[in-house]
Amino acid sequence: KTDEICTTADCTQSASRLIENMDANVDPCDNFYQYACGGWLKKNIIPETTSRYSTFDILRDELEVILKGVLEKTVEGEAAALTKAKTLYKSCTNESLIELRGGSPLLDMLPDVSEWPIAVDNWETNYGRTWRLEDVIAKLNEKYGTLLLVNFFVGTDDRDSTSHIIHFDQQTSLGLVSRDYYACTGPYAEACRAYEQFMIDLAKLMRKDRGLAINETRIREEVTRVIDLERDIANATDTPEDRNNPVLLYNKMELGDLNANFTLEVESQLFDWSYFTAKIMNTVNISVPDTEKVINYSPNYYRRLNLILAKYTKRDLQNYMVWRFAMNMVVGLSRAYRDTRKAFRKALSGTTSEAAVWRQCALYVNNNLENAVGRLYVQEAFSEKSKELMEEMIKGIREVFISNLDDLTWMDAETKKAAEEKARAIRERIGYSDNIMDGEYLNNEYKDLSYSAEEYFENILQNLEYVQKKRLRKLRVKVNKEEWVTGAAVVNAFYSSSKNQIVFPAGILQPPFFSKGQAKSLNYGGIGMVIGHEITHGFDDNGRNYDKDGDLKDWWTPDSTQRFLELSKCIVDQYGNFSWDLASGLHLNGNNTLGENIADNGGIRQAYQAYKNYVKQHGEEPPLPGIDLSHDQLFFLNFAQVWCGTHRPEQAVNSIKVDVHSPGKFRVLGSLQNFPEFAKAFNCNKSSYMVPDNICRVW
Ligand SMILES: CC(=O)N[C@@H](CC(=O)O)C(=O)NC[C@H](CC1(C(=O)N[C@@H](Cc2ccc(O)cc2)C(=O)O)CCCC1)C(=O)O
Ligand SMILES: [Zn+2]
Repeated sequence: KTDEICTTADCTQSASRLIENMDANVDPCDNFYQYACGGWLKKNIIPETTSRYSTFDILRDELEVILKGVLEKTVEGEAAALTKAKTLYKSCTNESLIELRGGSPLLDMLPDVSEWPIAVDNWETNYGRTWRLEDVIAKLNEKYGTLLLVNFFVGTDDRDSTSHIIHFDQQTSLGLVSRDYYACTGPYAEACRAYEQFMIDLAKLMRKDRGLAINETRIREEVTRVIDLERDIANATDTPEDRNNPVLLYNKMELGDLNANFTLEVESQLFDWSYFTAKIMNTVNISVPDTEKVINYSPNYYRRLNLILAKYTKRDLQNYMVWRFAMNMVVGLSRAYRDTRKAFRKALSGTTSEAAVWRQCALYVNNNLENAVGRLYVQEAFSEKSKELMEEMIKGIREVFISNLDDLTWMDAETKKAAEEKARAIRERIGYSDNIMDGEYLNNEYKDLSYSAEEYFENILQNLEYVQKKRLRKLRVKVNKEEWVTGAAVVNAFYSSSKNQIVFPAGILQPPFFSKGQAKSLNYGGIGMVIGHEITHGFDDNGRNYDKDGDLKDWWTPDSTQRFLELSKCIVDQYGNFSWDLASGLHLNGNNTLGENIADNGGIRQAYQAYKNYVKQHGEEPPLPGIDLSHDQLFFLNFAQVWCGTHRPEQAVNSIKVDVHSPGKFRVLGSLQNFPEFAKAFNCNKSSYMVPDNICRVW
């Protein structure tokens, strides 16, 4: 047993971080989250500008600082794509010019979407007479990336992951956070009130800027009808629980069948699905015959939608659709327009002030030009050495996943064989795609984009159209399985079921997750668990439906499926029992978070075993300075500290409804309660909270 202390910079820094974040006065067997994060929780107060604050968010804030630096730096002779990113950033941070332009960039383009009735006079005469529902939904979709009422998109065919296909889905984005908010009672009352006030204030401001009379009563009446309409739409949607089985969502039919089977009527005008599809696909010169195969994800929603349309007028529908577009565009306008959204933002997220403009702009440019910004970030902050270390860790953890299959008494040999094949077929992506380092490739990707440093709003519109056209054009093109599902400057990790691919962008390959110089126990407890998490996604309640090629094909025997569902139920119940104090005691939704919880439980187990294998091969690591814990214990401590964080109450209510992840605290408690090696490492006795009577295990 090596007993010399490791005193390198990495060891010293990680040791002091671990000590700072923990609360050694708490018994690790009573509440390991409090033990691991007690120090962090005392020291970190959520900034007024953010709705949740955690290790992840701090890393993301630090990454934004790096992006600010590279986006503000002028570099002679750089690739055109990089200059475009900097121009877009410049237009976004040009606050004085944005202020000067007031609301006119928005007001001037509304005629293109047949105007917002509530903010004009004579709408019926000027637009209502020639108005067609298909025209407006299509225009908002293909040009402005706003998918309403009939959610049309081109995506990968679940049953043929090499092809794209047209999908018709229910409206998945609502003005309020989720269908539950429209009850407008209890924790949702303030959100509804603020939402209504937001729409009223924006309508009044636009009418004032247009020199039109303001009749507050009339405006309130129309706003009420718009919210009633959206409540009806929300209630017409299938719930997340009804949509978590991809096999049941996959309803293939011909485009022509939609007119026959799904009538939609507005003021006795019949919605023509073929005309609607052509309206969108003509803009990318793709003709779509009535015999075209399409996927309908939400037949019941379309049946319910028709009953709703009968209750409302063209004017109501137009008011609703343009509102949903305009409410998101105020962020690109002057202070007066942004202020109409303030109370609404506070009600939903709890933040009392906007993030700094440069932060908002760095985030916006990264989200829109991820490969150009990714190149700037990687050049600045990524070390190549990480790649090979990651490859070794992934290899080890993949092997553990596969060898663990032997222990699973609930899975029969036939299904185990298929599981092993799928696990071996998982492709890994680490750091960044080589393409982004090729100037030619990058310039070509952005060749159709050209920004003006003086027209931020128009730049936003250009991006909205660019992204939509790029997606629509894919219909007749094969899926590029080599394409990355994320940019490089991202503090996160991903699993793609259609590509059967795990991705670890450069942004997450840093402490506390990973560092070539920090102890392996910390790397395995950090990024190691993330690697296991992403691999296990291929085998969670959603991922397990896809085969090794990413096609929706059942590779399970009925018996093994039955056993999987039974074992998953244990996890559904365990996490469903957690009540979250920050969300006024609401319980977690064990069904909606099941996939993430299965992935967490698999990830921690696989990472730990891979670490033990590492130690068997390379020997115990030297202790860290100032912290009297074994490396087995440090493994769990670093894992838990990744999840230190807290939320504003408004954000807690929001995320418990829509986030498929459990809150950090329960990700730590839930997965460690199910893993006996944790209790062993901390010598927890049977009666402690961290050692429940019955434990759940799937993988
Ligand atoms: C295709 C897609 O996008 N998939 C969705 C899931 C879905 O929709 O099915 C998705 O998020 N995937 C990423 C996610 C990554 C990990 C995670 O947990 N990431 C947190 C990070 C966070 C936590 C607190 C916080 O304050 C701020 C950030 C998160 O992204 O919330 C990283 C560690 C392990 C898992 C995963 O693999 O689940
Ligand atoms: Zn996940």
